[in-house]
Amino acid sequence: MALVRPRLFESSLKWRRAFCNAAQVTLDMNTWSLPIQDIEEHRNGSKMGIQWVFLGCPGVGKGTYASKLASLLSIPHIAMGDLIRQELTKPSLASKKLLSAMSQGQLLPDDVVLGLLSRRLEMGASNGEKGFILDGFPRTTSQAEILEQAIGIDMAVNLKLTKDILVTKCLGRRICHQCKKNFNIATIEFEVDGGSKVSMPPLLPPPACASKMTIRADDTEDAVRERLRVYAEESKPVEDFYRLRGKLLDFEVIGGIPETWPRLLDVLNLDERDYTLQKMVA
Ligand SMILES: Nc1ncnc2c1ncn2[C@@H]1O[C@H](COP(=O)(O)OP(=O)(O)O)[C@@H](O)[C@H]1O
Repeated sequence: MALVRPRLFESSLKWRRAFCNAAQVTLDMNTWSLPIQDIEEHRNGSKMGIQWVFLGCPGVGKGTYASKLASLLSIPHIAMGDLIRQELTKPSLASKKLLSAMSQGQLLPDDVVLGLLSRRLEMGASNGEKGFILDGFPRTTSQAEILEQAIGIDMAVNLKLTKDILVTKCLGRRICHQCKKNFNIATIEFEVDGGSKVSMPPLLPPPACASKMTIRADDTEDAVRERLRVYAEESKPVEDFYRLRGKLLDFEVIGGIPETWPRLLDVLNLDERDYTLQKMVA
């Protein structure tokens, strides 16, 4: 599809240069373990910041867990899909074409997403942000190579969940058009290997949001199935990209937020109380 790319997608010079220079990748095959030291240094304020990415199929919960973690660690949660949707509210011919590609479950061209991401990172840097959790980027190995070369990622958390549940979760997703928070009306029950039952209860909106629920244009069954197909083809290799570099943390989502969140903190060796206390003292 030929797309017109307006100036608004052009990123500012520094990050654009960094991303564009990132053509060559050096393989780091050193064994890698959980970046506990990163977390410690971040907690002590002695490091530039945690630079993590969240991978996983549409509907797996990247946004939910990335935003909870970012808020706990007091670093920004940068969701590529949100950056895109925000940008595309500005009406133009290019926006219309990009929205149409999105609603069919297609990935957008690299220069569009890189432009938006570099602009967001540069804004963060000028505001003194330290680190980030990226969600929805990278989605192709070429994006992963560019990111690795331009910035360097400490860890890729790869969330996993059974395919049928992903479809049900996407179809149940609702978004408050005012506060932009995500909710889910689906009640999901499934069996894991070994036969034990897992349930993911709905995540219902508070009364203030209940009348403001919207459904994303790409959360139709056809678009979700296409996004899952595109994920398998284009994004699955990104898991191997980070696995090869010893940076991949596979994490199976088994259950709702009350069960999954403590398990995630546990594998990351994070204690919520440390951070809550730190915020109270600050
Ligand atoms: N890194 C990316 N590269 C290309 N397109 C992207 C990227 N991130 C998001 N998009 C576009 O935005 C859409 C929505 O992304 P997102 O909100 O992350 O939802 P999901 O993970 O549920 O697919 C994608 O289907 C794709 O069209």
